[in-house]
Amino acid sequence: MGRGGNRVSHKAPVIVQTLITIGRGGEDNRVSFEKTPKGNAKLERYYNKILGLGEEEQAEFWAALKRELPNSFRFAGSKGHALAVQRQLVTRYIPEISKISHYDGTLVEPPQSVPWYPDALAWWMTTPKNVVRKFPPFSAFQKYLVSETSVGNISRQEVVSMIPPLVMDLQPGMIVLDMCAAPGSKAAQLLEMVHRGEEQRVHQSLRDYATEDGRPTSPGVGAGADLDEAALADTSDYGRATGLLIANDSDYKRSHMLIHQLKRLSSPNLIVTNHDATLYPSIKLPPTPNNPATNRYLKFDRILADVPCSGDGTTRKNVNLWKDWTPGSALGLYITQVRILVRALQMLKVGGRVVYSTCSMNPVENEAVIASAIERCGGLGKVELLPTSDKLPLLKRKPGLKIWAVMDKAARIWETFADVQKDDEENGRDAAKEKLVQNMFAPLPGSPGSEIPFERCMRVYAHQQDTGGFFITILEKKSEFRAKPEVESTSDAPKSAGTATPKFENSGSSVAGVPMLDGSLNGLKRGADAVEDREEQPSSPKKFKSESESAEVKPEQESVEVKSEPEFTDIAAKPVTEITPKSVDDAQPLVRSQHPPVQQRNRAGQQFEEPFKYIAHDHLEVKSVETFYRLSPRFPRDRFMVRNAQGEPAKTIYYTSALIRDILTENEGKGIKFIHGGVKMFMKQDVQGEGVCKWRIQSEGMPILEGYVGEERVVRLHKKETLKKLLIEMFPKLSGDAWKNLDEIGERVNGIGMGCCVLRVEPSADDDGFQERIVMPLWRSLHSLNLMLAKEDRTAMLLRVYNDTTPLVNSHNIGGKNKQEVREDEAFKLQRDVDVEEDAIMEEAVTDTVANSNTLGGTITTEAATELDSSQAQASEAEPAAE
Ligand SMILES: C[S@@+](CC[C@H](N)C(=O)[O-])C[C@H]1O[C@@H](n2cnc3c(N)ncnc32)[C@H](O)[C@@H]1O
Repeated sequence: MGRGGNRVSHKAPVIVQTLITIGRGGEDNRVSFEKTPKGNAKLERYYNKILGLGEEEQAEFWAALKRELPNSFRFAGSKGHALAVQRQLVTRYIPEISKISHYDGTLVEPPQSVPWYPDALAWWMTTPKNVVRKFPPFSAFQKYLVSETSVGNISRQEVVSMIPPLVMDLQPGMIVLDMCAAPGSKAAQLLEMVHRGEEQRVHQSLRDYATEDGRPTSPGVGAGADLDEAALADTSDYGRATGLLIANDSDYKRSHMLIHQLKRLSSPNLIVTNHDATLYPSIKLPPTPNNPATNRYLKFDRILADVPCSGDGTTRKNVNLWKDWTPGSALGLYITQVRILVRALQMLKVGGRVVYSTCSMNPVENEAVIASAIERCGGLGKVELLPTSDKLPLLKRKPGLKIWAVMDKAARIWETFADVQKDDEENGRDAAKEKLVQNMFAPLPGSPGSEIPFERCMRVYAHQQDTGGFFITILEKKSEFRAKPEVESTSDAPKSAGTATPKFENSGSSVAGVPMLDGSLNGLKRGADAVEDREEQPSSPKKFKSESESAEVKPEQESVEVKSEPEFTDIAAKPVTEITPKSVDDAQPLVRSQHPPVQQRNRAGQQFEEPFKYIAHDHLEVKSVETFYRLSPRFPRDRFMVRNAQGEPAKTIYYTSALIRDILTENEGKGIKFIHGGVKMFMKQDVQGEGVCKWRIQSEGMPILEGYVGEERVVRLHKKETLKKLLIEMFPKLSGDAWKNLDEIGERVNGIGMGCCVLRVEPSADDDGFQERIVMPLWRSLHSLNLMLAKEDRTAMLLRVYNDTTPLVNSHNIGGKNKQEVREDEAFKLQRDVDVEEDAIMEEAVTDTVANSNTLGGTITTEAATELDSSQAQASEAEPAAE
């Protein structure tokens, strides 16, 4: 439940992004932006020809693409909670900013809400950065942004990048896949949608059972968010969200950025995987009493395919694109994009939807990909393009293109593929035309593709509402299909310039061929199909086949019978690490190993992932937790998990949803690279006191668990002044009469048994009361109390709730206490642990970030920059020495 409640800690680090970003070589981005020449003759010639903009609009289009982008951000978390943080912007900061005037007397424009974003949760500001730097109200606002970003209440995100999740019609309870998810801004939006309404539902359920279970509930929970029927409908698990988001990225380092981004949402309904999306493995489901089939595979209600692209819609942030853009990038990425989309459509449930998006305006990466994928999946009878005109009515957009020409690597523009073929005949095929295929061009009149209603696609251009450029389409699966191999499709197979053996353009770092090894029936069939295809087409066409294509020739069934059990078992048993097929031919004889899967280290030498082991509901440690915290019978005991091979709770106990438990258990050792799953629920604490539970509740698990903790371990707080004391004084004393200084909670905390408890900050209408609910772990030791928040979270909260920057007080450092005595003090140790955990996470994030920045040769300053850097990296991999 509750990613709601004021989010305070359980913070995975965020790369704190200030409004003033630093560019390569430590240079202020603004300076480097201004200095960088903006223009690319080929790009301008191509888009002037194909986008169909009039002369005046063309001028606006290019002018906008050459301006720096407004800063934008989004309030994150559950809706009620996000609105509470947003209120501070509206009531505290905007009034102050609105008073500032420029030297000429004109007023500074304060941040504005993005008109088409629901509930005014997205904002942008055009204020020049020198103004932001100079004026105190801005610096207070900037502190607020940085501090809220660091605890995950605000996400910096380019506004156009917020569109794809908004058009997915994602409802609670749905099974969702984000195929190319890093760094994770859209995945964060999706995850919030998976949890929509959960806080209200859970508290309703707690209220429903309050009398029966003898547990009082808190007032004011879930207030402020009006929920539709769909959000209220996910009630089967006492209101806890039953949906699932799998966020995937093929780049290992970037997938760790993704984890950090998503961890802030503390979701037990999230899995992160690290696979090449063109070969995304089938995920097996266990048999259930209602569905006893032994070979059921996960199918998705919604899939986001925000694919790697040339990124020419992001020149406003990635100014170097002006010089780096080449027409070869789109040509090189096209085939990967088609494969990702076809794989997405295969993995959908009938009636499910894929949203395909790019931050490029090139039709080769957009309409052409849509047309190719629809054709390979069997046409419009199998896959429909849904209208988008009813989505986000205030968003200005253009329809998709119906006709377009293609620019080759030498910047020649071809109107039709027939022209290319004619030129081939006359002059031979040169390297510049090498990648061109029929399907990159607009469908021929009268062909089935010409029926595709491309006008339903959304093209968002920079000048329309001062954003970057983006392309978005919604596809719905009408029925199961058997996808055509590329070679059979009208022509996705590139013509060779003589020497070119088509390269498998997997830009990711995943192990090619994994789906054949994932233990799934689909994997087995793919192998078999690949053999058949080879036999039918023994010579030249074979070279156009890729691993992904051979992996995509069978429709997937919700439940399919295994016909060849031994073979299946062998494939399942083959460790992924041992097999790195270079071609389809290499990929065939995979059925060899009898060894159980041992995945010590993957091919790229990446870190070993600890296994996910669930512990029994009656395990001694589960029992100890249950007894100490007087857990309600409504809280499940069979979803606790640890990350070690022994399956014994050593340091941390995690918690996941039931579906994730089933998935992680069923697919263990089958080669699927799960790299994150589960919320830290309990951490082991070295405690002396008799009867004190050694498992303290971890901040990130607190919102999930707190409603089910018995009153015996709950402390309720109502006054702002009391919380302020707990925030500033890190170890308030209880001994003697000292507890009396803690006002309303003094008596309660003095009387409560030692160990971890739940501090519930309850909302009230009092002047000194809170408007929203906050829940935090509190530790009662022999002589003192400790709010279990890392120092920086305390500071952030002081700023947020009290607009206060008072330094924290550590009474252990004053009064000449013996150092040894201090070190041994339980509360002190605890605070140290909390801080050390935070530091470790921060360090990991920084390391990942630096590593990533080095790999990509770019700066990690904005979400869009991060997206683009990767796209460029991929574009250049796919298209070496294009020009
Ligand atoms: C445009 S970015 C995605 C941005 C992301 N959706 C977001 O909102 O933060 C494209 C991502 O695709 C990943 N990628 C590239 N090739 C891939 C492949 N074959 N399979 C999966 N991911 C891939 C890149 O590592 C990159 O992170």
